[in-house]
Amino acid sequence: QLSSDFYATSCPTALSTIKSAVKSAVSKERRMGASLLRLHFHDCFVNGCDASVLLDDTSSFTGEKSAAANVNSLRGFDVIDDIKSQLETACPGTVSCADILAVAARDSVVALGGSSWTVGLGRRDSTTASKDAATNDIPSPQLDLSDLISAFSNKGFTTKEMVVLSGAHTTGQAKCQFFRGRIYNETNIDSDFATSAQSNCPSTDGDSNLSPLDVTTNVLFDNAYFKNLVNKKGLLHSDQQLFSGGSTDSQVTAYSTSSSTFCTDFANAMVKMGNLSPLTGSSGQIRTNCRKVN
Ligand code: HEM
Ligand SMILES: [Ca+2]
Ligand SMILES: [Ca+2]
Repeated sequence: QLSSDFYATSCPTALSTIKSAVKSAVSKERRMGASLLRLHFHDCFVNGCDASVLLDDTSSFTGEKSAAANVNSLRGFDVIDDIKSQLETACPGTVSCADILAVAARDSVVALGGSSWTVGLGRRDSTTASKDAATNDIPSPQLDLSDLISAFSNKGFTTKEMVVLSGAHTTGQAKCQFFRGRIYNETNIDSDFATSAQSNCPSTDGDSNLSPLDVTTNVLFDNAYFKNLVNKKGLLHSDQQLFSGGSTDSQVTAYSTSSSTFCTDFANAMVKMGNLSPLTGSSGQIRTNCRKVN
């Protein structure tokens, strides 16, 4: 239903505008590529890819930004606002915030050296958002393998797709509060890696201190995340669950030795993520400001 040439006549500069804004944001700060990719994930997993994640709280609803997984954690809203205002000037009322998120996620992966894919377009924007929906649908880093599998299968993804999508943690940062339990209490962890992670994440302090999700190539979109897992150097509990004696070990090993398989499978899974229940036709709206309903 989505189509890659949706804006070909209504806004021919849409894709190039997004690409150059993402490129410049990522060259200013590499982490922004990670942050923009994560925004699209957190959008699509909660009521589909409808830019619900971008809405600020209002008097009629508490939005997703207030959910525990998102608060003080999601970033990149200013980059999206900047792209939106450029596109409102070029083609008013035409390009949805949900499509901007989908294209910015792809362009971020490319800017960090990862694979590319064709983004279907034509999503429209929601007129509401729900904190509770985000709380229910965004997986927690404390989950065990079976619960990670369920969280993704609830959204129509196979176990294999869950594993490849987790490869997004080849880039970006996480706060101490999300991995403290792992680096102090778990045994399936490389001891040098644990010691060095502890130095920046005290046992009773420093909740928001950051560590790279990929200890080897944090600003490159590559398969090093899977090599780390094989070496017991996953940062989050949920990361190491993918290689901890369970059914997904063999797939992690396969990605750790084949970056091309990882890249292809990741691209296909991202296309599938981008297709999660979009609003199309006359449903929803094209927001003028991504943070507010028109
Ligand atoms: C498998 C279940 C997943 C869990 C439990 C999970 C959990 C987390 C957590 C706890 C953080 C750190 C947040 C912070 O400290 O503020 C994080 C960061 C991140 N996640 Fe995930 N995530 C998952 C899947 C994904 C997927 C599917 C993607 C994208 C396709 C993704 C992309 C990212 C990125 C890029 C970052 C770094 C963001 C930044 O540096 O701003 N994650 N994730
Ligand atoms: Ca959404
Ligand atoms: Ca990497």
